[in-house]
Amino acid sequence: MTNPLRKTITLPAIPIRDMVLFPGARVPFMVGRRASVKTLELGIKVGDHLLLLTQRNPKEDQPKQESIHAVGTLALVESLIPLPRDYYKVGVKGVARVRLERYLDEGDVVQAEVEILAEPAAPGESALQEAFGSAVEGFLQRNPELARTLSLDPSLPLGQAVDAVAAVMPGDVREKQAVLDQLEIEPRLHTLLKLLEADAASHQAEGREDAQNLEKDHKAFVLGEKMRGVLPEGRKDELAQLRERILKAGMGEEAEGKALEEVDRLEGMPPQSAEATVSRTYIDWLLALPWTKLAEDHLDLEEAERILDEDHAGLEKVKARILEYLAVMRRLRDQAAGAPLRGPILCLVGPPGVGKTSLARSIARALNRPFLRFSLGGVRDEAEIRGHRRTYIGSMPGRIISLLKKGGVRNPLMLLDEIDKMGSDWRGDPSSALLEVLDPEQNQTFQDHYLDVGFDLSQVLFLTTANVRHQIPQPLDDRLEVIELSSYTLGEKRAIAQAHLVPKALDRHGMTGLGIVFEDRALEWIIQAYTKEAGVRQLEREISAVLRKLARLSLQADPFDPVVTAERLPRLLGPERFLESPLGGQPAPGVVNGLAWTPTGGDLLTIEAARLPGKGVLKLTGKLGEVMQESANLALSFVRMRADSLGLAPDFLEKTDLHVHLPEGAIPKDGPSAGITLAMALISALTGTPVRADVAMTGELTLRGMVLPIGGLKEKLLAAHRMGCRTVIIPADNARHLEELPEEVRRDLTVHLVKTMDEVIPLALVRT
Ligand SMILES: Nc1ncnc2c1ncn2[C@@H]1O[C@H](COP(=O)(O)OP(=O)(O)OP(=O)(O)O)[C@@H](O)[C@H]1O
Repeated sequence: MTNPLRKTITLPAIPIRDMVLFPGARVPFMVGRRASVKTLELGIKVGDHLLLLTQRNPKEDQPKQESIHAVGTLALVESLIPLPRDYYKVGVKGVARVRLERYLDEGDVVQAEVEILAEPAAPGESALQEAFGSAVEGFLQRNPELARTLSLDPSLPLGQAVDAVAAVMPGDVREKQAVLDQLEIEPRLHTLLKLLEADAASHQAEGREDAQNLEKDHKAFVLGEKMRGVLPEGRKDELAQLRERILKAGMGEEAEGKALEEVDRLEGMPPQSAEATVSRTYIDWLLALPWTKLAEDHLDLEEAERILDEDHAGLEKVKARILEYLAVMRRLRDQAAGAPLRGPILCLVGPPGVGKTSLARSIARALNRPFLRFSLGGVRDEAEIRGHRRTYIGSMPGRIISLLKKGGVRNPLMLLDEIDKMGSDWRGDPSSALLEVLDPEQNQTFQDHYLDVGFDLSQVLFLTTANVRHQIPQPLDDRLEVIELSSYTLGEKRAIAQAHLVPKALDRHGMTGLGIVFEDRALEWIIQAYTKEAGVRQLEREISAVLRKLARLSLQADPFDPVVTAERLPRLLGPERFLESPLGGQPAPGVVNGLAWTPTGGDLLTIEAARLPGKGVLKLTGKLGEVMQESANLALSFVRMRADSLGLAPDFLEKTDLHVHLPEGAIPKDGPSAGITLAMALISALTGTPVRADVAMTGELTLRGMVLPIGGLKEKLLAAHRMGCRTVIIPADNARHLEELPEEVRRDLTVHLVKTMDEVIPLALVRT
């Protein structure tokens, strides 16, 4: 009878010859067997799972199910490095025991069907714990070199602790497999204890032999040398110097103690051994950190204002907020010099390319602090922030400590970029590690897993950026003071280009002396016809592209024309790319312009609706999210309720299907703010009356036909303006947001504020 609770799973499998992987252990190994390489090349990536199954007979090249141990390990692939001659180096971490059900060697690739075995609860008897504890203690005394690799967390359940010891224990494959074979904790422990006893016995015998063969045994050799105080001269000097440097580094008691202890250890190791390299690298890290060095902070507000203005055009409100923030910092510093920097952390929020990073850079310049940038986009692993414990081969400190080393002072400005793009998974939650980094109560003793000693981050000035405010993890958001930056208008972009982007690009291309000028109209044409963005990144690239062409002409064309006009652009940049605006077209029934908000700024979103012969089905295409699908259904119900006043027959749906499509289907769209646009598209399709193509609208619709306010109005209207739209319909309750618009945009736009759908219909439909 099959047990319904048993979980079987089929996964790619790799038979292994001479090792056993334990759950919780991390092991790198080489893969060279043809079938195994093929299995890997099936598309296995870092983050995927594999099965590692140990062979009974390592000599067999193509093992069968009978020649494979029945208990294997589910492993997570942590690294996958192709090597020359079709070899791979794979780093895995054991996840769970599995029982082999079926081994499926299909010639080329190998898979196995296995049952995943859940780890049983640990028995509560303390006698077992004690026996285990003292056996491990003896084991570590006999094998001190393993003490580093095996750091047993006291909170680790007994079964996992047994696995951890078995993983590092010297021993042959059969012995280790015997431990893996035991799912139940007690027999597992007994199997291990037996092996540890054997280890103790063999050590005793080895000890006797060692005494007879002193010069052969490396460890004994070094020990002997040490006892006689005859370490080679050069090495003695080196270690003495190292100790001296440690004492001078001002590390603080804890770190100094650790570093000196490590030098003692290093002394007992053969200088060329891997262990000595690990030890030396650790000491070097401690020595390289800026424990005491401070950048001389000059917090002169006038100077800061001058630098912010020098580096950035416009952004008046943003700069003012930054200066206020710096003023508060100055006050705090005057009150208590050297005290931890308290107060909220500044967060610059806005679409890409609007100058968030470059503002942070200017602040660093104004404060005379080194600028360090840590991009958090895509960071899912806490270890990227805090590092890996030293037990892990190739481990390193996390990014915070690595950056501090690079900055060389204890008080740099560190920009934590894109904090809204962090993920979290089983490897830990990076946002909680980040909270600790930012919290003045905790960051005086920030613990990096690799360093294993506290480092004081309280003098670091942290700044953060994000594209989307509501995607910032809530506890982080609570600590932030948000400054919003919005998309630039055409005029702002042109001014930024004239004042900053063009001079910077001329300088970068070595073309300052050639008298090159971009006419205003040329810059505007680049912005309108060659870029589509909230910020100025693409614009910066297009300007560089023009300069590359001009660099060549300056050497080849005679006479050389240094003036860039709009008319020359097609020759310099190729055909215009973004000329087709949905606004320019002929009005057609069912086609309506909506306004959308995206993390990269606002956008114009055309909605198309069509009526087809059918049976009253509403079909939606174009990757609409759940809320938007609900809006579409609601819009249809509204139209049905108003059928009479719209001049539709009561049974108009009986023989009609409706299809609503949002073009650019690859981009997911969601939210309730397209309500009135969807309703207008349906009304227009059903009545056959076109909607004005020069009008764009946004607003949430209720079943009774009320229009509710929406979010992101400023970005939406900036986008409408950018695309040449001059008439917009928006919810009356959003009126107060109009004040946030730059004067240049407000002046150009005719804004209709509406409370009900009944007001929208006459404004939108083309009058006949
Ligand atoms: N107001 C401005 N004045 C001068 N230069 C600007 C201005 N805004 C942006 N820039 C320039 O535009 C470029 C892009 O800006 P930056 O990299 O700071 O954008 P960002 O907002 O940090 O984008 P992302 O979110 O993608 O990191 C930089 O070269 C920057 O100097």
